[in-house]
Amino acid sequence: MKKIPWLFSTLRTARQQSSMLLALEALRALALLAGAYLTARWLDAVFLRGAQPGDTAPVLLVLFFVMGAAAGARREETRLLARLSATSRLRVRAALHARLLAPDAAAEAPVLPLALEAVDALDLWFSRVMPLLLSLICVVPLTLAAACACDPLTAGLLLLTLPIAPFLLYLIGRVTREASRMQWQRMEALTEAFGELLRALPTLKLFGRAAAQRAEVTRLSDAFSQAALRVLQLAFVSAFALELITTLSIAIVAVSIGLRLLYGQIAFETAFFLLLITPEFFLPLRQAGTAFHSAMTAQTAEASLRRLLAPARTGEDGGDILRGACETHPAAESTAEMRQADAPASQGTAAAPTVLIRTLTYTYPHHPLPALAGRSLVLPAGTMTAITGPSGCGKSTLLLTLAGLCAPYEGSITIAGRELSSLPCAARTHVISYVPQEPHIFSGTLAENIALFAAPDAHRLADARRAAALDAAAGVPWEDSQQLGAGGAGLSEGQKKRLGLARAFYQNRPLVLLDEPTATLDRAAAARVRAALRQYLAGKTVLIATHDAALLALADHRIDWEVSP
Ligand SMILES: Nc1ncnc2c1ncn2[C@@H]1O[C@H](COP(=O)(O)OP(=O)(O)OP(=O)(O)O)[C@@H](O)[C@H]1O
Repeated sequence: MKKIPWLFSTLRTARQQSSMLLALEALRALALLAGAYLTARWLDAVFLRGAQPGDTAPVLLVLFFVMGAAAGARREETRLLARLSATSRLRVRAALHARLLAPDAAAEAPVLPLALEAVDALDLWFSRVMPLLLSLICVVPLTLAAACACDPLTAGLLLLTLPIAPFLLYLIGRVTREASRMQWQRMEALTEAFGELLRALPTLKLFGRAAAQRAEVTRLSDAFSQAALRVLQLAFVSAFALELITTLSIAIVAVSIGLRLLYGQIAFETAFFLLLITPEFFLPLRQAGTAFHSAMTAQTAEASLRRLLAPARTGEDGGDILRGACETHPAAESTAEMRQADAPASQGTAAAPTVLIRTLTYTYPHHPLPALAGRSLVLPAGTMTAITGPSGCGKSTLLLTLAGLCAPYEGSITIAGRELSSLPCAARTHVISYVPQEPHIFSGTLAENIALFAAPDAHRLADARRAAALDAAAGVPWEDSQQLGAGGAGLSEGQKKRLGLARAFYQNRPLVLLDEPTATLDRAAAARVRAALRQYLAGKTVLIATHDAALLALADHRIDWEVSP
């Protein structure tokens, strides 16, 4: 995204609609002027010249059409602006979506609510700021020109009072910008803290620290309320000041016209016409206060979006909001699992790759010691390798790195001769299936959870369920349409684990990474899963992190790791 306001970049790309908007506003301005002229003329004819109602009927009819044209133009403008707003916000949402699915964006899911809020704030450009800009471009100069043609003195007064409002706005803007920035900053802090609290709640409960976190969220919430209140106060004061200034300006013009009318220096028809168009001239200036605050909010929201869309690892533009791209937590894995759904299963028939891992080193952010320190190993094509070792030696980290969820790392990983980091996200998801220790379960049906919301294939689904011991024979009598709760509510640990495996069987990819696939399973289910792994993953390159002796015995290769030095 370039750093010009969203509104202008949208208008630049949608030239046709922009020209249409200008034309409609010019039509509306002309209709307003014509309406004022006809009204003044009609009043003059009826009250001063004593015309019969029948004589003035044509004027009234034209007036009716002219006012209809003005209203129609306004309605069409609103419709066009709403369409432009929707299209541009859709584009931002698509960009955000792509950003959240990017390989280094795994930890950004918690800022999603903020992103949604910020995207909606962009609508202010179109609903508040743009109508004002259009009026400033068309209504103000045309009204001024009409006033100049009728009465140069009134035009002079209008011109004289015109700069007061922008000057006032400039003064207000200096204070408001900071307040608006503060409001968004506090909202970001609150959203992040709230997300963090939700993720950490089980741990906090276990350690009796939930109350302390609640106090912190309350503090942040209060800070946000105060910042929001400050912005509202400023908006109120500036709107009041602008109302006052414009009302005084209208009064000055009206008094000058009234006095001259009294002394017969101006015709009634002209005087009334000028009185009708003067409020139209000042209307955009009166609305400028609200529009100005909307522009500030939209601009600050834009800054937040720019930061969200900036590459996380560069830390560019406030990388503090985007947490380390390498941190892993369930949201990261669920994003990765969703990504896997994008690739068609037919890709699974691709040749199993050889994987070469050389001097792989990875350190978690804010962690003093590397989780992987110079590890090297080979996964020969089409074979099953099982890796074991004491807890904390880095097995899960190795799988996460291979799945592309831990980056950047030192050393190299090549899959079928290509460096992992050079593989585009889409190519990776065609090749790799990854089942974490705790697969993320989405709120949806069993079929949706296995096929990860891709259109499910009934045969493959039945095979995957059977292989993962998720069928009636294994005591799971559910239909594919069985509804599952978010996070796996209502499922046992073993069932969640088997659902994760069913995904890998369903995906049928050539490189399969499994983290403790038989842990938490009872003996019978573990035996079924072991047999299925041999049967369904035959010919694929498989890496399994496990402590299960029977599974280790089943593998073609076994690697024993010690804790990283
Ligand atoms: N998200 C994380 N943030 C910081 N450090 C982490 C994180 N995950 C793991 N670690 C650290 O990295 C090291 C390796 O952890 P890892 O989970 O890879 O070990 P493991 O061999 O899979 O253990 P287990 O057998 O218990 O699953 C450990 O010292 C652990 O404390």
